[in-house]
Amino acid sequence: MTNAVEIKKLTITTKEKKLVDISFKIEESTALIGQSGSGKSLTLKSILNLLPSNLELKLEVDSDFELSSKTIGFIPQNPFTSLSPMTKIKEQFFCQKERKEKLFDLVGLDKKLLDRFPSQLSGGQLQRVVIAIALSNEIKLLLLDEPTTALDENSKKVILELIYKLQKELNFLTLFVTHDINSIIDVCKNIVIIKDGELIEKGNTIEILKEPKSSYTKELINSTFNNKEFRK
Ligand SMILES: Nc1ncnc2c1ncn2[C@@H]1O[C@H](COP(=O)(O)OP(=O)(O)OP(=O)(O)O)[C@@H](O)[C@H]1O
Repeated sequence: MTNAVEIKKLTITTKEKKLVDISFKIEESTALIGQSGSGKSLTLKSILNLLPSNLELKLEVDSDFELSSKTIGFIPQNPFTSLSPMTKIKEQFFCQKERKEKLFDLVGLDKKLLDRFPSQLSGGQLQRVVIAIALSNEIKLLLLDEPTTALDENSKKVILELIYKLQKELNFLTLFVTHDINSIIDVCKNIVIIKDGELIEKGNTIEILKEPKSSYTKELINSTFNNKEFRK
């Protein structure tokens, strides 16, 4: 099993104020949860080294692999806008033909779809394409930014199960960013809850759901958690 990535210190500041000041571990499958404006996207961007230039970053990481575009895969919020509409699918990811076909197989897509344009695929198929592209390299960490927001309930479930299966098969860490605890209880073993760029609570998903320590976590659970059974 790939070891954890420990974010020992992450601070993001503008000239005027501190936007994010947190520390957490990415172990197995971890969810970073917070409401709008809590600092989720900035945290992802800092791991991807894509922060806007007006922001200052201090990042101390302990990891047994280097964080780079070769070791990290990224699944954006909206598969419809993340692919170029005028380019065939096969030209939108950069690895050997055999690997593209193998990845399509892994994500449950017919390899004939490689020759199509994005507009010729369904939303669920496009989300699978985006997952295959994120796995082009043999990654050690997969970052997901609200990966199911653009999908209906049924496709959401299918895609989350696929990511869970791929993680077990290919043995990478995952960091799910979301505002919705409900969407990750089946797939994330650990959660990290942030508010206004600060850490509120972190730990095992089941334990936090059973016994949330902070009132903010209780609110988040009550607003999204509708007595759903969970399996971990
Ligand atoms: N380039 C920037 N310069 C100054 N402030 C910024 C910049 N980018 C983001 N912020 C501020 O930092 C805070 C956190 O933003 P961030 O985009 O990480 O939130 P988020 O949790 O991802 O929200 P959402 O769920 O709405 O995407 C917000 O208050 C935002 O206005």
